[in-house]
Amino acid sequence: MSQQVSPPQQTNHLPPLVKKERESWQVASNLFISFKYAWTGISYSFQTQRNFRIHVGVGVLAIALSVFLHLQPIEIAVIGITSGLVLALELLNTAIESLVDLTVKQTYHDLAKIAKDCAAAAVLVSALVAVLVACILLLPPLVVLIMSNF
Ligand SMILES: Nc1ncnc2c1ncn2[C@@H]1O[C@H](COP(=O)(O)OP(=O)(O)OP(=O)(O)O)[C@@H](O)[C@H]1O
Repeated sequence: MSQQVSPPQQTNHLPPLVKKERESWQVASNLFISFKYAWTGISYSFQTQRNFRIHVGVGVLAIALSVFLHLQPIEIAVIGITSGLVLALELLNTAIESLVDLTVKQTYHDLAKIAKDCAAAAVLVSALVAVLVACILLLPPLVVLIMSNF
């Protein structure tokens, strides 16, 4: 006895309603608009996330100090990369927090907690590595500079 199998639903075409909503968004039509959206994300995080402001401040300070102490270009690059990684993960953390809040609203959910805690942990790990790298590269010349002035 043969069974009738219903054809699979087409998922590659959005229904008209969704398509209409999609059209109402401003889809980036060129590179400049894409940068504008990315800048909006940075600006939003800077205005709303205290930790992001702290990380920007510390990162700028670390790079300025490494230039002031005449570190090797490769050392300045390493400090720049580690600082940039912290900022990038902080932005992703903000994105994940927003998505979780959008999904579960104000309700408590164990998976929401795991998502937010893991995102925050990623920032923490990168920040600890950045501090370690900064200590290794900045402390020796800083100590030499301080000792030479006494
Ligand atoms: N919907 C939820 N369900 C369960 N736990 C949640 C939920 N929302 C937040 N939490 C818990 O509260 C913590 C803080 O969440 P919140 O959204 O306030 O982030 P935040 O304080 O802005 O974090 P960050 O300092 O990283 O920006 C989360 O790490 C998580 O443990």
